[in-house]
Amino acid sequence: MRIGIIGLGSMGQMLVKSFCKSAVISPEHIVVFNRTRAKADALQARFGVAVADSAQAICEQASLIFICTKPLDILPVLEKLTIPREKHIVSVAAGVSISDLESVHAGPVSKVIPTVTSSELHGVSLYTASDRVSSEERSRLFTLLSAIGEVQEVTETNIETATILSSSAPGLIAGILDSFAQAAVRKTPELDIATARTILVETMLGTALLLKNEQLGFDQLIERVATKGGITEEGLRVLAKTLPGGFDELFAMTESKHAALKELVQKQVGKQMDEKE
Ligand SMILES: NC(=O)C1=CN([C@@H]2O[C@H](COP(=O)(O)OP(=O)(O)OC[C@H]3O[C@@H](n4cnc5c(N)ncnc54)[C@H](O)[C@@H]3O)[C@@H](O)[C@H]2O)C=CC1
Ligand SMILES: O=C(O)[C@@H]1CCC=N1
Repeated sequence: MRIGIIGLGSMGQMLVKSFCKSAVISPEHIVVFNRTRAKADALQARFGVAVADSAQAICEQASLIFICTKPLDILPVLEKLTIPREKHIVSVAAGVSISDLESVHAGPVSKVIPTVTSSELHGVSLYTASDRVSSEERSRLFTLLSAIGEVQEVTETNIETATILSSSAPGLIAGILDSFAQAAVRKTPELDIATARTILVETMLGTALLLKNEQLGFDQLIERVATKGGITEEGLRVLAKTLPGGFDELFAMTESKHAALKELVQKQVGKQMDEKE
């Protein structure tokens, strides 16, 4: 089987690197295309993947095709291609639904929301399939995705909230850590930002491993750390006052952004229907 990747930005490059790193597929079975060719050539030089001259060439050379452009470029790119019916198209875009994809390809389509952390072979790829995907096609896709992290199947109703937890979260967590480190340095300037970063990154890693390997609930870990009447308890009290409202606002705002994006994608679908008539 040959897989194709169209669009080599953050996500397209991550998929190439992660598939190669995990050795789930050999690089010569990966064919890539990007609007700016230099990105494709760089991946070829580093990993030995094949480079196609056009997105159309990808459709001819690969049976499973990841489309990794920005959400508003997904349908316009697919629409211009002649895609053989048997090809399995996988979109990684937020805001583009299974039915949107079905409007531009008559064959199997899937929606996957990957995550940057898969380049470390950890993290969660979210997956939603259309009824057109056979169990064999689904299993081929799962083999690839499970090699670069966990796969979580979710409904389209749940995918937006889950996206925040899986794919936005690495960026959001980095934002939280940055704020945490900066507050530490504001409080104690002698503790420089680089030292604060090192402490936090190692602590995050250890925390994730403890939660995962010992199957601890968040409350159980909190209990282990927060000595009764001790220091951590005070910190947790502050977080309980400030964080819930902040996270509620975060989900409300990201939901609005998803809604605005879906509206723009729907306009593209409508335009394409009008042009067909
Ligand atoms: N960045 C992330 O962590 C995540 C992104 N996504 C989704 O992945 C998609 C891509 O996001 P990023 O990689 O962050 O964006 P990006 O802007 O880094 O990459 C987009 C790439 O597509 C290429 N491109 C644009 N038009 C093209 C065309 N006609 N033919 C071939 N290549 C073309 C661009 O040259 C660029 O390399 C988005 O739809 C986003 O919703 C999903 C989960 C996580
Ligand atoms: O921020 C974004 O729009 C993309 C989708 C999820 C993570 N990154």
